Amino acid sequence: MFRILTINPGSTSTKLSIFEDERMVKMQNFSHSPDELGRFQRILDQLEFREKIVRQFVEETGYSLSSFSAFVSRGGLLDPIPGGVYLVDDLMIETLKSAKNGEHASNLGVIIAHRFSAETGVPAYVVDPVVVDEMEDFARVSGHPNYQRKSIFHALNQKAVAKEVARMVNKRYEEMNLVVAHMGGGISIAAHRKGRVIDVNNALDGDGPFTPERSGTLPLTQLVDLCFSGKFTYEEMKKRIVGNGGLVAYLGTSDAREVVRRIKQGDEWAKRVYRAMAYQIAKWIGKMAAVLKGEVDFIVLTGGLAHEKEFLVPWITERVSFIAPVLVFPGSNEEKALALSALRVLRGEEKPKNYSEESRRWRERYDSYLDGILR
Ligand SMILES: Nc1ncnc2c1ncn2[C@@H]1O[C@H](COP(=O)(O)OP(=O)(O)O)[C@@H](O)[C@H]1O
Ligand SMILES: CCCC(=O)OP(=O)(O)O
Repeated sequence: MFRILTINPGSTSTKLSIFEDERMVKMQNFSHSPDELGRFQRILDQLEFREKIVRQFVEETGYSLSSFSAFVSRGGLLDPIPGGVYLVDDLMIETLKSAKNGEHASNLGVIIAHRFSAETGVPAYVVDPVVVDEMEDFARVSGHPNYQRKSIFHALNQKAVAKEVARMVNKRYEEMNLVVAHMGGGISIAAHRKGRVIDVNNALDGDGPFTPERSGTLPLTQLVDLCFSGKFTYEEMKKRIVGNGGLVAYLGTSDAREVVRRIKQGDEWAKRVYRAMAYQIAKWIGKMAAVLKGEVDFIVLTGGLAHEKEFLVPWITERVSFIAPVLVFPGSNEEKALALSALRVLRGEEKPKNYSEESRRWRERYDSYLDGILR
């Protein structure tokens, strides 16, 4: 029997689970309020806080870390790579600690898994990190040669849910066209064409709908004016885009359950803001349907916000159901996807990919794209 610990830190939560072979024996979702995380200047500063949660979770089960067969984490802001299972290595940790590609809570999961691995000799893996990039070169073009669109999204859950839909209708993922909207602390809306995510908003930038804690696409000239107003530091401006944007900026909370409570108490402002978020999500689904030339088998709503079926899901559905049938998969399949991926490796059914090799290969292809753009 293989025992696997999955570590999945999100912007507003830390999700942990233990699997014994295919069986989930324990799962817990720790929610973090903006106040709880607000005391940390940088995401990397949350490392000890998040690690303590993981250690306590394991201790409560009575298992020792060395009794595990693998530690597996949703991956962070590594260099872009294709999807798959990767062995955590020193280069990954260097990349994440330097934060050269930016900061996100998922960076911490990899570092924690690596620490546990160093402590016990048990291998650590990363599956479908947020930098999975299968975008068509066409979709990278931003509107100015100095800026390239990037693929940063909830690759793990997007792929896991898309494959689940394919199984449901007895087809292969590689045969289907889907628009998947993962709606959590961040939101990514992707066009899956025949098993590849050919376009997606960058969930960690001013790109996409606003979210519980992110601003999404903002009016650029106003943003530039504010940057040069002298009123805000560089860090404060960045925090307005990711962390303190969206519902947090408008309503002071990233918790949709709290927003729903306020709406039910008659708070018209909360209702208007929440409805605007649904409206923007629907618009992005429409964009991705256009990417797929309208040939969409299903629209899939997933992530923590997909639990909210009283307001959000109906408000989105009423605007997009003319495109394709809408399926709702609340929460995420991430824990299962992490554990089953590690299990395939442990059983020798799949070979883990090498990060240095895959990222170098990706870079070579990207450089030839850049040559074309910047010539
Ligand atoms: N049962 C629920 N009903 C309504 N909203 C929920 C529910 N569970 C989670 N959410 C909302 O989903 C969002 C977090 O989604 P989640 O996918 O867990 O985020 P992340 O992994 O990005 O931290 C929060 O706004 C939270 O309030
Ligand atoms: C970095 C893209 C993934 C993401 O935004 O995750 P959360 O919604 O969990 O913060």
